[in-house]
Amino acid sequence: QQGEVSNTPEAHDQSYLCPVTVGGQTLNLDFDTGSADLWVYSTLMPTSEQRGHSVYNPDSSSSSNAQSDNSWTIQYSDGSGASGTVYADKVVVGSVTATSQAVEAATSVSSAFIKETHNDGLLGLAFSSINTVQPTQQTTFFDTVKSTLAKPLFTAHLKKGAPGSYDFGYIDTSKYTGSITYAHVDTSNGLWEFTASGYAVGSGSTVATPYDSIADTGTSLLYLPTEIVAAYYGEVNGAMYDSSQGGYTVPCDSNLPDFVAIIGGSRHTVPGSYINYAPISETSCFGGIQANDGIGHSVFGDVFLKSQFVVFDGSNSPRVGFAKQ
Ligand SMILES: CCOC(=O)c1ccc(CN)cc1
Repeated sequence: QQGEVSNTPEAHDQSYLCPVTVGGQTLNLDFDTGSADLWVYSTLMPTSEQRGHSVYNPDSSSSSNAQSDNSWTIQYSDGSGASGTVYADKVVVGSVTATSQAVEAATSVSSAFIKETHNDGLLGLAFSSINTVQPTQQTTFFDTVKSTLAKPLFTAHLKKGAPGSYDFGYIDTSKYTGSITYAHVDTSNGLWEFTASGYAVGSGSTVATPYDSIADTGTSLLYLPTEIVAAYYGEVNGAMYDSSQGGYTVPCDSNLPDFVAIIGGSRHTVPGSYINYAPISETSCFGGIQANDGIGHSVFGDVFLKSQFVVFDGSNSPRVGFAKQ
């Protein structure tokens, strides 16, 4: 099988949500290549926490089977988290069906999620080795269906301020220009982890320097080594590190330079306008590039990914591919 599902950006392209049917019930989920749990808001949560969300009711699904011995708890790098119990149920993404997918029904969700009222949960697309279900670890939707796909891959086509798509099982050549360049993926941390080989700021010269990175659709910004971030904002008049905001800010009327990442031996350019992320005040805007301090690797999140067509190749030699949209 193969199929396409639309994604729709939240405000500031902070996240991209896709309609998914779980046990015949449609929820809007954040497809996250940085984690490996499919979890959903559910009727098992306090009613007050369900308010404003679509929720999964396992009791009203004719195909749910409780995995009563299993439970899950997840913490994300931004401090948010959730926990709950597990069912097996039918999950449909576009036209791709997992007949018995582990659906992690939340009993508790952190406050940061609750206020994202369009976000009804996450669909993890990292490697199943980091799925949090215990005592019996479960597979991601992609791993569950992979063997039934025409090709063992999915693609991400995220756009700036407009709906895009995720495709499972095929590469739609109408969604990119030029060629796709690939980088080898190291799966030892369960992530789509690769090494970028350099960068350039605007029309500046290319700097050859390797930096360990992940492709993460579930992270909003582009997190890079501190020296690269300093080199970037050093080219922006009025840019500053504002500890009260927890990162670099720029004047909202800045004409920001492009950022070029060298991956797979090719140049991949983020337009400068994408790096003016969101207003903080009348004149100050939060930068879309921030330092990766404390994360342990660089994170190519949506600020970068929405400039690219991205192939997540889950073959026996996993790799990530990037092409210009
Ligand atoms: C603001 C509430 O948090 C999220 O929406 C969220 C948190 C973590 C992840 C996983 N990268 C995705 C969305």
